[in-house]
Amino acid sequence: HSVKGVGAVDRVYDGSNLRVGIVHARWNDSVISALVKGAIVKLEAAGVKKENIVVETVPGSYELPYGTKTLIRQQAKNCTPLDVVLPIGVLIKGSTMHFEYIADAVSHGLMKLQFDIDLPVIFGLLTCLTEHQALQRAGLTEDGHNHGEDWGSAAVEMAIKHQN
Ligand SMILES: O=Nc1c(NC[C@H](O)[C@H](O)[C@H](O)CO)[nH]c(=O)[nH]c1=O
Repeated sequence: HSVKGVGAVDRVYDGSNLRVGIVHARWNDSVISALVKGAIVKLEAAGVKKENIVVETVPGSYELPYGTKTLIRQQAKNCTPLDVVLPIGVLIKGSTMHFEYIADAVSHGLMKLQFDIDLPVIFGLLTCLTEHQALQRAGLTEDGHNHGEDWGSAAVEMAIKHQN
């Protein structure tokens, strides 16, 4: 492996009393569903209960920050507050600057949101220059690795940090 390795060094956490929100966009759905599945596999492996994983969708990645904020508010209102939220989106570069503007707006929006609401928000946005890059990062190619798994692990760790 290169120095980069394959991402964060995993640690083992007990997610059995965590509530996790996943908000995913509905663009590039085959890649999205692989990422969501990968995240859920890791959440459940850490002991997060199925009934404590709330999945919501938004039209596209640009709606992830506001869709995340509304899910957090709705869950808090129902007295079932979330401990972490994992927004998931897949941006694939087209022929215009649209990609850059969405990627920049969403990354800043999600970073700001977690401090506004004091809840960890994991960065689950793939910003790909080609479709192949998206497939690779969803673990859908031979040499691929599903980044959804990494996001699921990060969500458990950050949720526990938030609770402590
Ligand atoms: O353009 N490409 C993409 C995209 N555009 C839609 C955007 O997120 C938003 O939903 C609309 O602009 C309406 O606000 N959304 C994605 O998730 N991935 C893309 O690759």
